Amino acid sequence: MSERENIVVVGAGSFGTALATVVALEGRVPVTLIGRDPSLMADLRNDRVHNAALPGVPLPDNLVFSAEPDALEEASIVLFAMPSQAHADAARHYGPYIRSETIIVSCAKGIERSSGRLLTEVLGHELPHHSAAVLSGPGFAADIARGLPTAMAVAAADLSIAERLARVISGRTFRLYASADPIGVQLGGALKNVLAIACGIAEGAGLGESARAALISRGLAEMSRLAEALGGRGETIRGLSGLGDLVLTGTSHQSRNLRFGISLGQGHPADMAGGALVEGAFTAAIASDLASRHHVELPITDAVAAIIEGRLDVTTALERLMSRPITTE
Ligand SMILES: NC(=O)C1=CN([C@@H]2O[C@H](COP(=O)(O)OP(=O)(O)OC[C@H]3O[C@@H](n4cnc5c(N)ncnc54)[C@H](OP(=O)(O)O)[C@@H]3O)[C@@H](O)[C@H]2O)C=CC1
Ligand SMILES: O=C(CO)COP(=O)(O)O
Repeated sequence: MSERENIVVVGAGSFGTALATVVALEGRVPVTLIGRDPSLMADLRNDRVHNAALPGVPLPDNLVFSAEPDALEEASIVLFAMPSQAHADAARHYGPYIRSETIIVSCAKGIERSSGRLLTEVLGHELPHHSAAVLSGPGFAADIARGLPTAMAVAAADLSIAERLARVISGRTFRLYASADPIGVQLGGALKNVLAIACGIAEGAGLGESARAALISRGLAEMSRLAEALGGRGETIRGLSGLGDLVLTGTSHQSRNLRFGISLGQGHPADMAGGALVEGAFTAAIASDLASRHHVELPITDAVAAIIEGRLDVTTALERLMSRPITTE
């Protein structure tokens, strides 16, 4: 590994803090975590725990905290760990501090809802002189930060960039697999959130575990269809950032998307404001829209979007899904 690697993580929420922590624990590469709130960053520096994002997880002594963007000037790799819908603003705000040879990695799982752009497209548009990559796959921030074994994918159009990122960021407990399919990896991460909401709806409505297995399998088919229509690979969707993450978040109550779905399935209206970040609530409608633009059928995703928007109730959604024409698998 080059002596000059230097990682800056932007976004001091759960995932940003976990990524910064797991890399710092390896001790091979200097790591700085940048957050927007100076008083939070001062507390993290002093207390070495982030009670809001990762309660009870000690933060390593060699992890540097800052509210100033200047640290970006030293970075060889920048990890963007903020919500998908904040990527364009963050790129405009932090971009001027980032050297052109620095790789920018989106660690978010979503699609820009105002435009339908994938996050590497957003970064490519805002920061055209940088290589953009994406990190996605099954891993809860708390598990990663606690050093529980986790595997994810990192993708860039240039495989050698993805391989470099995998080598620099991976460690004893956090293992990255390199991919040259950033479209597939991003869509796997974004779409599985919508399907995790579907699994939650089924759970909340008491539809049973067989229904969940059906949603996971047919959801995987939806993810593959849209990924292929947008230029990604079906085999990517059957990997970590697709099947792997759908199994994790479609079955674990640690998932915010699953919990949001449970609440919908219990009959509560969608609460999009405040509270925990539920990326799939923003992705559902734009994924449904992208699918119709590309003449791809996503019946489960369409139903989730309609339930979130209050256009469809769970009983009618289920009737519609079950009465679709009988077809081959
Ligand atoms: N949590 C997890 O287990 C995992 C999350 N992810 C993905 O990571 C992304 C972030 O999720 P997560 O960390 O959980 O969310 P959190 O809500 O915990 O944190 C989001 C962070 O982003 C910051 N932020 C918001 N807008 C901006 C901006 N314009 N510029 C800089 N920072 C900004 C927030 O800062 P402030 O507090 O100042 O608003 C906050 O610190 C999501 O796309 C999620 O799907 C991926 C894998 C695992
Ligand atoms: O993506 C995640 C784990 O891989 C986190 O899932 P939630 O955003 O649903 O909590």
